[in-house]
Amino acid sequence: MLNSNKRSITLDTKNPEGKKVLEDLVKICDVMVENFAPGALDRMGFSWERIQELNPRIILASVKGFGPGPFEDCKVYENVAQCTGGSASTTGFRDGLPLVTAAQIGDSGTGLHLALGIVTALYQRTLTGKGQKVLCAMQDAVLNLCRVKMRDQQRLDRGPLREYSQFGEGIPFGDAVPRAGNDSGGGQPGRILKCKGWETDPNAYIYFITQAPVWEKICDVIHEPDWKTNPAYATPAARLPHLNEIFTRIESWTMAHTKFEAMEILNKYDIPCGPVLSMKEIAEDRSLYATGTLVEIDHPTRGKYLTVGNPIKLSDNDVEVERSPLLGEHTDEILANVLGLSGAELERVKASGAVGQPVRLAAE
Ligand SMILES: CC(C)(COP(=O)(O)OP(=O)(O)OC[C@H]1O[C@@H](n2cnc3c(N)ncnc32)[C@H](O)[C@@H]1OP(=O)(O)O)[C@@H](O)C(=O)NCCC(=O)NCCSC(=O)C(=O)O
Repeated sequence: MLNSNKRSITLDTKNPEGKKVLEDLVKICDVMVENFAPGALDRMGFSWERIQELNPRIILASVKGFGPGPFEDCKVYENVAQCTGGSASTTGFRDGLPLVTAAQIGDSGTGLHLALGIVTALYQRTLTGKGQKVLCAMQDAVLNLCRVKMRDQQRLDRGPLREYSQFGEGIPFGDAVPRAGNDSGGGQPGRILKCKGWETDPNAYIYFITQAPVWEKICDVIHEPDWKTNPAYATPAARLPHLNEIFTRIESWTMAHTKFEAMEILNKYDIPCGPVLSMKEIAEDRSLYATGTLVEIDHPTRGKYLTVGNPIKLSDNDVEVERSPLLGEHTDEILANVLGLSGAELERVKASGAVGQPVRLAAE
């Protein structure tokens, strides 16, 4: 699922012939992307200085776990980045463990940041003619996605975070941003609430936002018309200490409806809400296939599989999603058509063992 629309070459860059092939690729490519452990590329003989020497127009894009600093030599995986980038300490419930999130904010989140860095560097190159090095550390990418919590860290110096439910519960704040469960903040407090069937369906829930401009409509829907004018509930600030009571009341309404019924009713009044959709429900949503967000792909060895297409829709760039390549599927094609190797030269590279099937220890 991670390699759609790519070609695959296997190459042992520690074999002199393989290193030469990579050097030749560097000379003609626009972008080199790598996420080896810190220092590995240098040890292969591809320092940034050497890469620039080979091709001053190339963009070298690297993912590392950390930027320069005390942890720069560490190897990093997804959940390490979630923990070191501020996500884990702010995810979960106040009285529970820090939690990692299922969203791949460390891996895919960093990849997205890197991709933006690459297109920026490519654009800059059209003006300067020069390539540059793009580095994105996983810790930094996760932190960037958690920047609102960094804002809250600074707000804490001025007093309690009043939109967090722990404020309404009278529980004092410490010196760091706490975990806030499913709270969303400010004038738009939100929670995940049970819907009809929650006893047996782990996804019978809806996210419900008591957005200030639609408060009166919410009061009508849940049959609490007095809350429109009662000073204890009428304004966002007045409601903050009562959020548990308010959401308990709203939940008694949502529990009488399925998440889809609730969504339909609430949408009529522009009350922001979102059913918790399982992966199964998403995979069965035909509208996502119609837009190309979900794509069914045929693969020669795995059969049919679902992949997520491009979530970014471009009006003049309709690229069809293709299956991922087999490992090394395009080695010959790349050597012949991209590098123009043929005859004895091609045979020498093949005979060197630099392009054979690699030993796959990491995945086993
Ligand atoms: C992901 C890693 C922890 C994996 O570490 P390792 O499995 O030990 O791989 P390394 O990158 O260190 O590579 C190991 C050695 O293999 C060598 N190596 C790698 N590829 C080649 C080829 N093609 N030819 C020759 N040698 C090679 C490399 O130079 C190293 O050699 P030596 O010079 O002898 O050392 C690390 O690469 C890393 O920290 N990457 C940056 C952060 C990152 O992208 N993390 C996301 C991972 S995915 C994830 O989080 C997740 O799946 O979950």
